[in-house]
Amino acid sequence: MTETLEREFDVIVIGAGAVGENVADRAVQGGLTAVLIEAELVGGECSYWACMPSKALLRPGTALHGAQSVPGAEQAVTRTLDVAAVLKRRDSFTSNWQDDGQVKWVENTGIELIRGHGWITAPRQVEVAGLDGNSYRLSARHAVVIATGSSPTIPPIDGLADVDYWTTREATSTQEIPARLAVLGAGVAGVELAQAHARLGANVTLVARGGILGAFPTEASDLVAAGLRADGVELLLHTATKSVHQNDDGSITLTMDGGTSVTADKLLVSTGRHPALEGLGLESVGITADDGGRLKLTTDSTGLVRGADGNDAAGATADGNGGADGTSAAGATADGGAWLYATGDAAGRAMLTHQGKYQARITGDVIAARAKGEANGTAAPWSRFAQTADEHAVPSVVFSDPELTSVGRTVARAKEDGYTVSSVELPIQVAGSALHADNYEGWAQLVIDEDRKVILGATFAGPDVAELLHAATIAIVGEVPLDRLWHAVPSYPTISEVWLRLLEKYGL
Ligand SMILES: Cc1cc2nc3c(=O)[nH]c(=O)nc-3n(C[C@H](O)[C@H](O)[C@H](O)COP(=O)(O)OP(=O)(O)OC[C@H]3O[C@@H](n4cnc5c(N)ncnc54)[C@H](O)[C@@H]3O)c2cc1C
Ligand SMILES: NC(=O)c1ccc[n+]([C@@H]2O[C@H](COP(=O)([O-])OP(=O)(O)OC[C@H]3O[C@@H](n4cnc5c(N)ncnc54)[C@H](O)[C@@H]3O)[C@@H](O)[C@H]2O)c1
Repeated sequence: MTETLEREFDVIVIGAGAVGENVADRAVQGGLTAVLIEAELVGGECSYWACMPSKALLRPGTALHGAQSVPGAEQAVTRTLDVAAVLKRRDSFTSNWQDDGQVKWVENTGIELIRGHGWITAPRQVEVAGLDGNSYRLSARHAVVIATGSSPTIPPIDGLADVDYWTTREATSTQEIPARLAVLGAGVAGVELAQAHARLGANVTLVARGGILGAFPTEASDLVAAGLRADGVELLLHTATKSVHQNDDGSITLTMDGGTSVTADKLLVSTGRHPALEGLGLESVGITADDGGRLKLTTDSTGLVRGADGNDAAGATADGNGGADGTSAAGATADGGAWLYATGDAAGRAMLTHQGKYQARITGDVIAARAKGEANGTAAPWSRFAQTADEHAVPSVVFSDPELTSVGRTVARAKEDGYTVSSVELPIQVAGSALHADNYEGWAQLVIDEDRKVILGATFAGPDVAELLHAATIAIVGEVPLDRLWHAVPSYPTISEVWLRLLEKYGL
């Protein structure tokens, strides 16, 4: 028999992806009670259909190519990738799409879990259609957090809706590598999955309406394009897809604007993602769709959703310095009217796991602090309660081979934001890179604020440059002056020596 169960928690988190888990964890560490509502697998997209399986599909090919690029090791490589072993390792990284391990972590952390679809019915009120057949009426003493992630954006291409296409979910969880794969969309997901499948034996065509990886400098994305071509990926750049059609044998044909066509056994549509906010009851608290019919949230630097009913009450901001006297007990409504927060992909600020988890740590902490009356005033940039790095230092890595990494502002973005900008660029040609691989090709750029003489952004492209990125992130977050950075001596012979070359080229 199904029941309607009424429960009260300090914090209700809708969505138990990496981000929701972290908000709940921080709230509990701050002395509050928290419940996670999850409709599918605890751990979310990253664990089962995104970061982990895609990187597990890519890593063996990168390791093999790495060995093939070093004479001596090259001669030891006598076979190609073992596809079954790669897929088996990928399966282990997704725990075979079972979430028992993460559920155990949730329980051990003291967070409650309700499996089911949740939606908001009024300020601080959430209903859940439980997978156990029960329905739950939950109320939050302090906060409701939207951590529902994102959904694929499917373009309105003629015929596409009638075709059995792959999204990134099917491409990352496949048990069979198709003989021919067409990939529509050459952003991060399209590029990574095109290369992974090509190296596992598929004949891949990547169709891009512009260039590839358009958010990055072309000197860097050109290196990735060359890497894809070397793996046999056919790049159809600056090509608009006019229509898509499924043939009787199940294959799919894409027809381009100019009349040319591509036929493949599978089609991966990787044309971006948008916050997953449908069916969440946001309209019941005053948040409505934009002119294009899409719901979108705007959050402040603590994760508080702007414009939700009763969410902008006085006293609902934080200074990050601890506050008043800190004597209010959890359970009192010291947080004023603040109650609705959004973090991670759902908030739409930076759709990356590490950045969502950063937001989650800050939002979880601020909810706990507000509940205790310990956070007052405006959240100062770079304080414990402000997601300041979202504005200045979002790191991202494209795990292609060669890798493409960046953090902070591009030259164009820095100019738009009013900085006096200069930049310095170089191919990566140092002793460390020459030793790393024969014919090493890489490219590096620093974007510099000429007024303060600090770094605003950095890009590195080349084999195994991902681990160079965190040094740049620290330099940006720390606002380290260039003449002090001059004293950060890179070890010889490492690829990091490119930092020295960049500073020399700048004039130090
Ligand atoms: C192919 C691919 C590869 C990627 N690789 C990387 C990478 O290498 N590094 C990186 O940093 N980022 C990567 N990303 C991005 C990363 O996956 C996301 O940024 C991250 O998963 C966002 O986490 P989240 O917790 O916000 O959302 P999600 O992980 O999507 O979790 C949201 C959860 O909420 C649940 N949910 C939604 N609505 C409801 C509801 N109404 N009721 C109950 N539950 C609900 C969902 O079932 C889901 O489990 C990749 C993305 C893709 C598509
Ligand atoms: N390594 C990583 O960190 C990683 C890996 C994969 C995905 N992700 C994240 O997942 C999200 C989704 O990735 P994504 O690659 O789908 O999004 P994206 O926004 O990076 O790229 C989407 C691409 O599709 C193109 N596109 C859009 N409409 C099109 C159309 N009609 N025809 C052809 N091309 C079209 C866009 O021009 C763009 O190049 C992103 O936020 C990304 O940051 C991260």
